[in-house]
Amino acid sequence: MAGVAGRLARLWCSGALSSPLQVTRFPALQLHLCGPAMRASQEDFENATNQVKLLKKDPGNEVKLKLYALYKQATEGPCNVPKPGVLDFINKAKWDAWNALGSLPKETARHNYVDLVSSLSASSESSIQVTPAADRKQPGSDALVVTSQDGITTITLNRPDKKNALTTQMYHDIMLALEAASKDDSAITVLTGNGDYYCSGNDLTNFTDIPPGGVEEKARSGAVLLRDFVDRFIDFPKPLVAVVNGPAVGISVTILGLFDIVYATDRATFHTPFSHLGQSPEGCSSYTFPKIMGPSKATEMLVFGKKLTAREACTQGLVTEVFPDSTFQKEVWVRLKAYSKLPPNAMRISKQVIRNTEKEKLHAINAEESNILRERWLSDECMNAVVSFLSKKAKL
Ligand SMILES: CCCC/C=C/CC(=O)SCCNC(=O)CCNC(=O)[C@H](O)C(C)(C)COP(=O)(O)OP(=O)(O)OC[C@H]1O[C@@H](n2cnc3c(N)ncnc32)[C@H](O)[C@@H]1OP(=O)(O)O
Repeated sequence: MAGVAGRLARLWCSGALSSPLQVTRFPALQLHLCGPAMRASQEDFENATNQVKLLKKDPGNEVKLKLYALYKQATEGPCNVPKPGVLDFINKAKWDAWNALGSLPKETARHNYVDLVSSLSASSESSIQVTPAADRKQPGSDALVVTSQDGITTITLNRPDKKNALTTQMYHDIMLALEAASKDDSAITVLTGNGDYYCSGNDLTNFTDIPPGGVEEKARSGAVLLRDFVDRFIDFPKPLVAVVNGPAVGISVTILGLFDIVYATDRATFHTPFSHLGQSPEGCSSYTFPKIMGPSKATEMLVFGKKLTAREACTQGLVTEVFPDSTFQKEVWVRLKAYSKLPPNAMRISKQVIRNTEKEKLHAINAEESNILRERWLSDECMNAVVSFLSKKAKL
């Protein structure tokens, strides 16, 4: 084990692996994206700040500076902070852009910001409509976008360039988002992905961020995180819907057994290559999959890593309904908007009636699966698979 851990460390030091730190897509936008919560009367403006995060193309530095300046002017008024030093290039460029707006009124800046974002959104062909609740707090990074509209809270995985692989930060943010969604006034909660993938599962670079306690500590904290994460899905009180917009891998597939409805595009695939990765099933799939599809079909997926098409997954009961990719978004959202108008308390209580008898069992299974995985993560089989992927030698 120490040998493989050492190889991992050497590979890391050699720079062959990518950084374990969260990579944000448009770093220059960070300042304004993390701005304070807006009032309801500024809804268009708040929508625009969220739409910026879903742009598929980097708009370039000039536009980012314009956005930054308009945001600052709209929220803080004219620039009256000290000018950064000449060597502080980035902050000076931002200051110059903001200062150039002079005494432009806040309302005009807000209007110009919304106009600019809508022109960028139109050209970036974003297919996601965003209207967040006025008082919703956004999670700590751009990799997750939470919106609320028409009685539906939507949690969107937003790392399309990494196929929406889940970083440690994203697990935490999803937990926070679920917690908030369980208490907000929406009737239904949706999990979906931005881009061509739904989710490629656990971000394998999570394994490279080794704490001072070493790989054992890393495995221990990973197991705690996994258990907490899956517990939130087991306990989620409202109808929970997966809108599977593309291929799904690993934990994004296993937790589907804890969703109430799974809608998939016909482009989606469902893949749990745990043996290939030296790992074992999580997300309560060791219980839900045999129950949903029978033990032998579950074994094909969870032990032999058989990848299912959307239609196969539907036949086996993991997916509720498959839609043609060309009409997927339209059909699914029309359907969900209609469902969200049903009486929310009745839906919540009916879900409890269906799910509550199993809760205790699911929590026990989750604890057991997390413990087993903690051991697996320390195995040579797992470490070799991770090293292989990170050194670009292997893909699924
Ligand atoms: C704490 C809780 C732990 C819970 C444990 C859960 C277990 C699991 O989820 S196991 C599943 C883990 N996932 C994988 O093994 C998938 C690995 N990815 C791939 O095999 C391929 O990337 C792909 C088949 C998903 C897509 O292949 P494709 O050729 O279309 O695209 P790529 O060029 O490979 O990907 C683009 C970009 O994204 C990076 N990436 C994709 N998936 C992951 C991932 N899971 N972890 C880290 N990075 C990922 C990929 O490296 C590329 O990055 P670069 O552009 O920088 O090369």
